[in-house]
Amino acid sequence: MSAALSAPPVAPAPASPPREAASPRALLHLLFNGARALDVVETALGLGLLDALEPGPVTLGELSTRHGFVPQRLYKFLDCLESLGLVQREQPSDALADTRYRGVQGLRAAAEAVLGPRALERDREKYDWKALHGRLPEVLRGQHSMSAASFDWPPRTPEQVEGFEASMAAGLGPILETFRAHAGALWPSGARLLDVGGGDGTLAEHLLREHAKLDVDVYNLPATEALVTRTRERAGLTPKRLGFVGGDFLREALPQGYDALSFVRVLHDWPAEVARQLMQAAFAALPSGGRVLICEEFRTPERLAAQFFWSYFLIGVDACSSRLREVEFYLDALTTAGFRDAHVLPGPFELVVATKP
Ligand SMILES: C[S@@+](CC[C@H](N)C(=O)[O-])C[C@H]1O[C@@H](n2cnc3c(N)ncnc32)[C@H](O)[C@@H]1O
Repeated sequence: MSAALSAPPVAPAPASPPREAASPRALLHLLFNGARALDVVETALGLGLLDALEPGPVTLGELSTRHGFVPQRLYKFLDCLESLGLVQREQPSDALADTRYRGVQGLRAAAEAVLGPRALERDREKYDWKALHGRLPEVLRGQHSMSAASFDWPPRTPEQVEGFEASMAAGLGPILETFRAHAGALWPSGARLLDVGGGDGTLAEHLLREHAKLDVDVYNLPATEALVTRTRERAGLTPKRLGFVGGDFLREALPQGYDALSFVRVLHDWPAEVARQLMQAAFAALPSGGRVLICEEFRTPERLAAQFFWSYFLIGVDACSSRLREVEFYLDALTTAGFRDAHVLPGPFELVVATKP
């Protein structure tokens, strides 16, 4: 790269064209360079470059001066970000210093969420994915699997239960955002909620903090009770506000006495027939006017990408059929179960809500 830093202006070149999905060849180039690409994005995050780029536009000259960088080096660094589709570039003249950049919307928050110190992807590294790595032909032929000691579904040993529920709790951010955005419609006054498959009670804890007239019981396998108790004690909540009901929804009816039942990231773990039966079980348990809330991993490009780790990892785990489904599956199953007014509340994790007539 030899363009002068302060050459006379030339006719402005067009801005980078709007980003389309990468071609297979481009995607594979980027994947092969994954470790280097992460190095670039983590560096940009750590150095505060993303903070300047996202509101943008900012020129190479301004960025170089502000951070004390060598402009020609920064130019190549920003080419890396552009090739990842994370910044857009305008080159109004041949002078490198004049090149203008703008980070794509949401870049800073996405980098923090995916690569930051408490990111979901980092938590996933604790799982034994290397047991499958390089052995996928055997795995696909059913000759090699994830060992039950490494991962069992549902998790069985106390360590597995605790590790899994901690991973789930770490990913609750976008779900809470959706619940928050629709709080007025969800909890107009007091309500008793049963959070089915409610993990270690972290979602319940957050909801209770924000809604003084809400009480939540977590319904989960008995092995998780100690985790919910720990969440309750840590949050200083009473058993009335954050309760626990031990049970196995594959073997018994869901408990009654609640105004609403939620399934948060639960139904996609089961074959369609089981997921449908669980929605029917919710219908049977709710009173007239009761609502079911389903917050799920719908099958969108964004969600498939976020789930890539589990798609890979669970290739070796037959007990878990984890299937991202289109939202229509849930709308249809709820209506078939007898619910009415099944609809989607938008958010980072959409929420399907339906009412028992
Ligand atoms: C993918 S996790 C989701 C946890 C939590 N709702 C969240 O989103 O963070 C699935 C939950 O379903 C629970 N679960 C699995 N099988 C169950 C069963 N047969 N009966 C009751 N709960 C079950 C697990 O213990 C776990 O808490």
